[in-house]
Amino acid sequence: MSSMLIIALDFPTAKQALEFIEPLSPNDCILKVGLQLYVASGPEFVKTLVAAGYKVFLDLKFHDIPNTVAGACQSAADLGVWMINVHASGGPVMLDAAANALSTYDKPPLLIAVTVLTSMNQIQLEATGVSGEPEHQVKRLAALTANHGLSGVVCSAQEAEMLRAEHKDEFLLITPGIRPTGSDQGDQQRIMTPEAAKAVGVNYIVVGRPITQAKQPLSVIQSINLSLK
Ligand SMILES: O=c1ccn([C@@H]2O[C@H](COP(=O)(O)O)[C@@H](O)[C@H]2O)c(=O)[nH]1
Repeated sequence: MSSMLIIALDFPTAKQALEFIEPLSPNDCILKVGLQLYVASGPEFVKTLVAAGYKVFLDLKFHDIPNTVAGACQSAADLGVWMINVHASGGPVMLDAAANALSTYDKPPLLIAVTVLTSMNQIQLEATGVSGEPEHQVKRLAALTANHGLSGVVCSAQEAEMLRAEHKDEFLLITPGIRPTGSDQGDQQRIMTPEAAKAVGVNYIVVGRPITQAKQPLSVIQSINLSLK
């Protein structure tokens, strides 16, 4: 069975990312390329990971007018990645444009939508004009995402139980803000351990710094994978 672990390759250069994955194999994890690494190393680097047999989550969180997002989704799909994402707060027309843009592909990537960033708490959310607890906004944006036919959402594992009760089993819950016991919270606000996230029904966990900044990343990966069995 393939791993539920998605490692966030938040490195400044392709060289550092490649050195990091050197001892890994595609059975160990899925790889996430986000803004920092993509801006530094671009589509060719993504293709390298795909060619090496990795499932790649291209985490660029598109949020723009529908026509622009549709084009960006097609360019991302052309890289052969496994998963891409948009911001659900881009709205219904943008979500439709993103989904329709992928409809001509034989093997399109999974398309998911970010609800409320896991770095946000209620105070930060209210500063953007959205009142109430983050979980209420997550619930609204997940419903919007499901109604527009996307494959799932990025949310915190803290919202997984609520979303599992409301959506079909196939609706994917991808959860960053994962912190193994004892690791630094950093800028994440809505966090959970890998074991607890599995227990509340998430499909994939995203882990970056607790692995990439560890003294012995391989042993952290092994222990997370063991805890998810
Ligand atoms: O709501 C979100 C959406 C995306 N992320 C991304 O996940 C990783 C988390 O990294 P850590 O080092 O484990 O905090 C990072 O690439 C974010 O861009 C997220 O954290 N929250």
